Amino acid sequence: MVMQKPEKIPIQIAASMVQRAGPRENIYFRPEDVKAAIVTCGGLCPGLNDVIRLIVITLEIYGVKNIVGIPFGYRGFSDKNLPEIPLSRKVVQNIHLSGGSLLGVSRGGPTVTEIVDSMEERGINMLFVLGGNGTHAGANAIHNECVKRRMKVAVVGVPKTIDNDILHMDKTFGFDTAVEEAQRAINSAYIEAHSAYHGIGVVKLMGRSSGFIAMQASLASGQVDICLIPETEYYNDDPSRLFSARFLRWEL
Ligand SMILES: Nc1ncnc2c1ncn2[C@@H]1O[C@H](COP(=O)(O)OP(=O)(O)O)[C@@H](O)[C@H]1O
Ligand SMILES: O=P(O)(O)OC[C@H]1O[C@](O)(COP(=O)(O)O)[C@@H](O)[C@@H]1O
Repeated sequence: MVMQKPEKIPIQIAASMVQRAGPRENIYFRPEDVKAAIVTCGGLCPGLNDVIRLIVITLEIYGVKNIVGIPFGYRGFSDKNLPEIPLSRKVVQNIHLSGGSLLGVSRGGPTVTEIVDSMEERGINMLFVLGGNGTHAGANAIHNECVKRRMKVAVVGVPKTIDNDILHMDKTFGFDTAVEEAQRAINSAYIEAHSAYHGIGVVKLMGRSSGFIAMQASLASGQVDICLIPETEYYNDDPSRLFSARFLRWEL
């Protein structure tokens, strides 16, 4: 998806300003002039290698030949011991079969000025940034710095959040895997609780401000009595309701 305006605007209006990503009739860059770079920042998320693979394959379909990976997040722009990784269909062909990120990830790293200096030096004019909030704040700052220097650079942000909590996105990558894996934990806790006398299983899942993983994993497992999500203030409401619901159902 491509957001046209970042301002805080009502959801209905914002929705009409979002365009579905996909092929366009006209492209801005001549593929032979492109040097594309991919960087993965922040923590890991299932699916990073799938995304890297598809970016490389799609760029090649467009005729782009000069594609590189920046190792270990933004850090790879400044650390002389981390050379860029040449990428091609041959290199990425099977990477989606392994976890992690082919390029490695990291937090911290150089300043925006140093990153853009390095991009200029390397001749990068298309940057794909895979990461979360911090990474995108960085991508926005990189874009602003490129504009300031009148560099013709496209900075593309690919949101990486396992929590699936981004407005207007159909689904963020990694979410399905998280739901699937969460069910294993739920099933194990269920077996343990079910086998114990008056047993109760408690499973804490990811998503400190977003309950999509907890909710979908609970529904899919079919074994959860109560699912607490951060969107609902269950404790502030009435604690006794939570426990009475549990006790009523099981008649303990
Ligand atoms: N406000 C910011 N401006 C520029 N770069 C930032 C900013 N916040 C974070 N970054 C950079 O983005 C990278 C990843 O950020 P981090 O917050 O660790 O992970 P995430 O992207 O998952 O939120 C770090 O290398 C950090 O230097
Ligand atoms: O390890 P911590 O600090 O508890 O953070 C875990 C949380 O970070 C996340 O991965 C991302 O959360 P945010 O988007 O709020 O940063 C959540 O899914 C998870 O609950």
